[in-house]
Amino acid sequence: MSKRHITAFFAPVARNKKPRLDLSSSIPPSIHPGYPFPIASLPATLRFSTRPKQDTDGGEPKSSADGEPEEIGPLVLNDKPDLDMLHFHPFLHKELARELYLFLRRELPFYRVTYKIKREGIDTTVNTPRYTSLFGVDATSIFHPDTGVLLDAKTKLSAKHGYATCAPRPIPQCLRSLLEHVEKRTNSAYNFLLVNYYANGSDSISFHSDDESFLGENPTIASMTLGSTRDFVMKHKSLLEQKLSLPLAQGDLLVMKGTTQSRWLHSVPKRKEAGPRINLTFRHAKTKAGTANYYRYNVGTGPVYRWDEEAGEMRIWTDEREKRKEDIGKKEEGEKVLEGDS
Ligand SMILES: O=C(O)CCC(=O)C(=O)O
Ligand SMILES: [Fe+2]
Repeated sequence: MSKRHITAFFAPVARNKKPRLDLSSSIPPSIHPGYPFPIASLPATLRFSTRPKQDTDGGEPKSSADGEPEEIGPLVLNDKPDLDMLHFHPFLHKELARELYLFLRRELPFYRVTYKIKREGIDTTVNTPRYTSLFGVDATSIFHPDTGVLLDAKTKLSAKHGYATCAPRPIPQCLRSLLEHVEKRTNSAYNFLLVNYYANGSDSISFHSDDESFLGENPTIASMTLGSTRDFVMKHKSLLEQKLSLPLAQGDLLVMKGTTQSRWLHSVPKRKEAGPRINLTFRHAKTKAGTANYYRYNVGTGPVYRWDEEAGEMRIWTDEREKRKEDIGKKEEGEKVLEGDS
């Protein structure tokens, strides 16, 4: 027996090792014609929290009676001109954030959107340098809770008009419970969830502000980090000396509000050493123009990507049912040819 084996034999059994947080659920997956595949659900009992639950190893959950507040409050970032932000550091405890990261990377459909713009009068193709995804619809419509059919928010009648360029799809169960938790803790309502997956440090988002008119004046946007830390770099639009770099870590939530969007730009620049990261942004769009814009730039018309566990990367996803139908079609065609031959 080698030395390693002997020490392993005498080593104490790791009794206190916490079981991994299990996110598997008996709730059926979310389905909708706008989803390329069913999207797995999270357990109904999942409790979103800044602190790990203490009762996983038999103890009582922490409460204010322990002298510590149940939840960790945000840092207020308003010490620069026109800046109005809250930084929940963290918003979700690390173990939950890690499992949620793995779950969403595995279960959500992603896109690598390209689009054409005119740059200095010349047609240019822009390749979005990250994977994106999107769920939701603007405030003029709602989804029927059972069928997922789009209804006019006021009349509750079918609402196809105004969505000619996109196919809005509801927020799946696994993201809805998270959205409701973010709504409660940030005191704002959201009807859109944008997802970014930065596969590595070459993926990025350049300086921009989320100040489109369909979000209304001074919108509140909540932005969650799952996975690796990335620098969130900001600069004031007119006061050029005003800059800020904020490392956003696993489980953090940054809430941008007030004049943050109208007066500041933000970005996630490329970083050589950065690991993979998911970013979720929770937003509220008021008009159909917002829906069209968001689906154009975050879903687009290209292929669907899905995480491939074996390959360890996103791969183009093809609908197996469609493929099977095509194969059956080809087989039948072949049979006809053979019949014709005889
Ligand atoms: O990944 C991030 O933290 C920022 C994403 C962002 O700014 C956006 O999607 O508009
Ligand atoms: Fe943004």
